[in-house]
Amino acid sequence: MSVSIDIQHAVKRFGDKTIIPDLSLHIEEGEFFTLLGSSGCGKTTLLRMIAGFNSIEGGEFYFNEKRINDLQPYKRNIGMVFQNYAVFPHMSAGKNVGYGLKQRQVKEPEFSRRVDEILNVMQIQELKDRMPANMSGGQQQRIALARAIVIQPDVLLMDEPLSNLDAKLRVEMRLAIKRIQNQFKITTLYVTHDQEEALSMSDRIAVMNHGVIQQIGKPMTIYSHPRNLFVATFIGQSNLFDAEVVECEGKKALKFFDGSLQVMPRLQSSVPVGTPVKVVIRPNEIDFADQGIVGMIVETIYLGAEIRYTVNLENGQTVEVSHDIKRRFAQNGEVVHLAFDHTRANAFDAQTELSLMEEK
Ligand SMILES: Nc1ncnc2c1ncn2[C@@H]1O[C@H](COP(=O)(O)OP(=O)(O)OP(=O)(O)O)[C@@H](O)[C@H]1O
Repeated sequence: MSVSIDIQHAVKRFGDKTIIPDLSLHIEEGEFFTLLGSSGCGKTTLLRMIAGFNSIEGGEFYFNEKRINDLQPYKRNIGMVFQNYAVFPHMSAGKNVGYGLKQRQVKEPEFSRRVDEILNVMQIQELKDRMPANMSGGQQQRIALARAIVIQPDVLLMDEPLSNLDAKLRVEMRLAIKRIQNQFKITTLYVTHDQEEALSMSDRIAVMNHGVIQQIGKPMTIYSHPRNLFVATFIGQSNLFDAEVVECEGKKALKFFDGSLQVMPRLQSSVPVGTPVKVVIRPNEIDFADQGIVGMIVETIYLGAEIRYTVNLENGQTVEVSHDIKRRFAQNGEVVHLAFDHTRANAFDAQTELSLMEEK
């Protein structure tokens, strides 16, 4: 049975170092929830607190209404999958998968039925009698996942499970994990520093920095409506511009270093004229137009479906632009005007770094 996870004001210290100062979050029953952040931001630390492998210096942890702060790890009914597979090398795949069932004293024929079922679901039936040494990384990770799920855990915790796999396998395994999670609807907390993984798999994502959650939201919200500059620049590739809020024919607009203007209909109406802002624009949200910031194309890279341009501006800044291959092909040395898709660009207060855009 799946449970909801509720964390209220969690604190984690190692010695006199505070890793997590005050963290709260709620994960719905059956949800695929991802902690996304760069190395060292405290993702694993939080995961281990939930699993019961780390002490808790403050705050309350609940599975449904049950407080788990002082519950022994083995009583939390958690399935775990780590980066380094952690399958037992001296056991066949089938024995590995059945390990948790044996510990729980599940007897035949139930035992074999459940092992076979999960091997089937994971599409690894043919590996049942094979030893881990004779399996690829991807196969070992499937075994690890099957072993975690077969016990019907209340919560599945995964810590960078795909980091050791090559790029192609990583994408395949994303789909496999997502499919299994969907099928069993196990409440899942997934830890990764890989934003593409997070965006493609999660129901919701929490972006973390220095032990503090910066934003929690659906992948699309996090990507399109970042609530602060950190999230905007951490997720996806972005260009950053300094600008100032001005009024232009009764509408809010941004004025850039060269005096060029860009109307911004989504800018909050309460933002005062003269406010210095940072504007974040993704490479695919910049057009070559008749007006806008002037620059010169210094590099073009052909990537099959898209072309990437590097454009140098008069102030020395470099801008990355990416266009669909179907568009007009611009050449190195060409002088272009950059216009932004104002429905997608995001502006942030230069001081507080908080978003100045209207909510969707
Ligand atoms: N047992 C420990 N004792 C002291 N400091 C620790 C301990 N475990 C983790 N830390 C520190 O806590 C911080 C957060 O580490 P954590 O492993 O949670 O980060 P992370 O976001 O999961 O990054 P990574 O992906 O690199 O594991 C780091 O500064 C780390 O050095």
